[in-house]
Amino acid sequence: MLSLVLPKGSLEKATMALFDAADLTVRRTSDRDYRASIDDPRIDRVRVLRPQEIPTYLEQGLFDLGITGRDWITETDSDVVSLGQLQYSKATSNPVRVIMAVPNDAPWQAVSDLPEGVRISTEFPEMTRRFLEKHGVKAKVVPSYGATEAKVPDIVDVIVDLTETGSSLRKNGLRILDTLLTSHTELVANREAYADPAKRAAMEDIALLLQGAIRARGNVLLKLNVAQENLRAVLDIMPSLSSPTVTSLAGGDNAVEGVVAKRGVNTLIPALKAAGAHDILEIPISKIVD
Ligand SMILES: Nc1ncnc2c1ncn2[C@@H]1O[C@H](COP(=O)(O)OP(=O)(O)OP(=O)(O)O)[C@@H](O)[C@H]1O
Ligand SMILES: O=P(O)(O)OC[C@H]1O[C@H](OP(=O)(O)OP(=O)(O)O)[C@H](O)[C@@H]1O
Ligand SMILES: [Mg+2]
Repeated sequence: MLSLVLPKGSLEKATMALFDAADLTVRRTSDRDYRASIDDPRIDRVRVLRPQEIPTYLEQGLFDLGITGRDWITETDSDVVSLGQLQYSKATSNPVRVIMAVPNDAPWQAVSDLPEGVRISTEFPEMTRRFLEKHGVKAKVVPSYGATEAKVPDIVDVIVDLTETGSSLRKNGLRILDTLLTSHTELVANREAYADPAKRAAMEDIALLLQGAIRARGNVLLKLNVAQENLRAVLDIMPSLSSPTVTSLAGGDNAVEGVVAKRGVNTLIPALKAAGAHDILEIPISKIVD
């Protein structure tokens, strides 16, 4: 029986959607309901909490398994076990970056150019201190509780903040000086819980379902029939994650099926038809597990 902690905030919506796709639907009465449940025999307790706090709670054994960003694991320097990266952020399937940024017209081109006493606002004071120390810069690190980009140039000179799409930096006239960390969303576990064989097996099942749902994203299953003389032509234009399965049918036709990217299906289906395929089916898929 696992206790699970999920992130509130930026990752919340995407996390709930992922658990839904993984057939681990998180049930709550509203988005203000921080005690949730999942109808699964392996999970007996679910909480939704701030991702900043999740690594520490996992390290302390308050939960067995959780989802948080690598940024907060690094910032809190927590000793937890990672069961792998999950390819999603707030808005995209890309990782986020913790970056140092300055106003477009600032005179500095590198961290080492920053003068002594430079003021830096950040939600990641520990990571920032370690980074500055490595580069021999003596700065005044001011903790931020959000809206960090709004504080330059009057309140501080430099910020260390997250960027995903880059739109916040652009809107605030900032440019990146350096990258401190590339951060993925991760599935992380308490060390002792992970060492327990039964708990570990349950964690690995959950990881498999989540990864399977992520892999299926953007893919569909195509099925079609094609006469023997057109088979080569059809296979030549049929891209597939693994090689397509071809089955001979009684009347001399072949049935072909394969997983393809949804993007491109708009041109692929007419091309398959023109190459001699018929009875083409496009079928949504929920999971891909090797
Ligand atoms: N575009 C994004 N912006 C911020 N955090 C993101 C983004 N995409 C993914 N994340 C991840 O979400 C977590 C941040 O969520 P957190 O709840 O701490 O703050 P928040 O959602 O930004 O809350 P708030 O709106 O109060 O600032 C981090 O682990 C971060 O890496
Ligand atoms: O590159 P982008 O796609 O623009 O995303 C990055 C922005 O998103 C986060 O802000 P958040 O929404 O957490 O607000 P906050 O600054 O109040 O924490 C982060 O702190 C950046 O400001
Ligand atoms: Mg934030």
